[in-house]
Amino acid sequence: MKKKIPQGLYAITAENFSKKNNVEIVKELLDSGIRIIQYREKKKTKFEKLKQCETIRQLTLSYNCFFIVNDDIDIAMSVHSDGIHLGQDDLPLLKARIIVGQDMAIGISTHNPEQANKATINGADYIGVGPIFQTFTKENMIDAVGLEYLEYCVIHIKIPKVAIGGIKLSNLSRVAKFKPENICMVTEIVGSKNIVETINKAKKIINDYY
Ligand SMILES: Cc1ncc(COP(=O)(O)OP(=O)(O)O)c(N)n1
Ligand SMILES: Cc1ncsc1CCOP(=O)(O)O
Ligand SMILES: [Mg+2]
Repeated sequence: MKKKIPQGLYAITAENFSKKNNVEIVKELLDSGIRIIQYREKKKTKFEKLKQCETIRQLTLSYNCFFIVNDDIDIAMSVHSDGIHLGQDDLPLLKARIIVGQDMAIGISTHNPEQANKATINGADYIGVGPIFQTFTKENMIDAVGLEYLEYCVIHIKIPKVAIGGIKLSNLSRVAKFKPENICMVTEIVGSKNIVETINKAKKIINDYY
């Protein structure tokens, strides 16, 4: 059966922005109470990614944390992740659905209303909404879409929305004000000296709005 996607902070691995490896990062995220984690890794071989995902899948299961794999459907299926995240240039949603079946959640990156509506009609389980602000975390990133696009999605799109891109503790309240189901901060969390402390600060800010 398909698992319900937890609301709240959505974390993504990024070991090239940290002194720790992805598995160590995930352990800290789990200890901080994060309930939804995406494995995103652009520099490793398929085999290296598979090995890290196998370990992370076991960890996330023991913490009842929703685990999503970015890009690699084969790895997602192999480790029985709860979800797969796909971008506009990845395998199209309808093709991915045939492969992963009905029980695995599919998240789709969107940057404009047309993409958000198409993902919804085609049965996405959630959409990424961004980049809200400028970000240097992702190579070849499009320009920031701004809070206007988040506002559009919150009003018109009924499936869960993950606000992402350039979100920091300093601008988090400007995003939380719109109450998307999930908010994702990548480098602000993974690159921080103390992940637990940063997450606690983020939760404090968000709690005022939910
Ligand atoms: C929650 C979420 N939103 C957007 C993205 C970006 O996905 P994509 O466009 O496929 O780019 P890469 O992450 O693969 O570089 C995401 N990963 N997660
Ligand atoms: C993977 C991804 N997709 C859209 S923005 C982004 C990176 C966001 O990283 P940060 O929170 O460090 O700006
Ligand atoms: Mg992708």
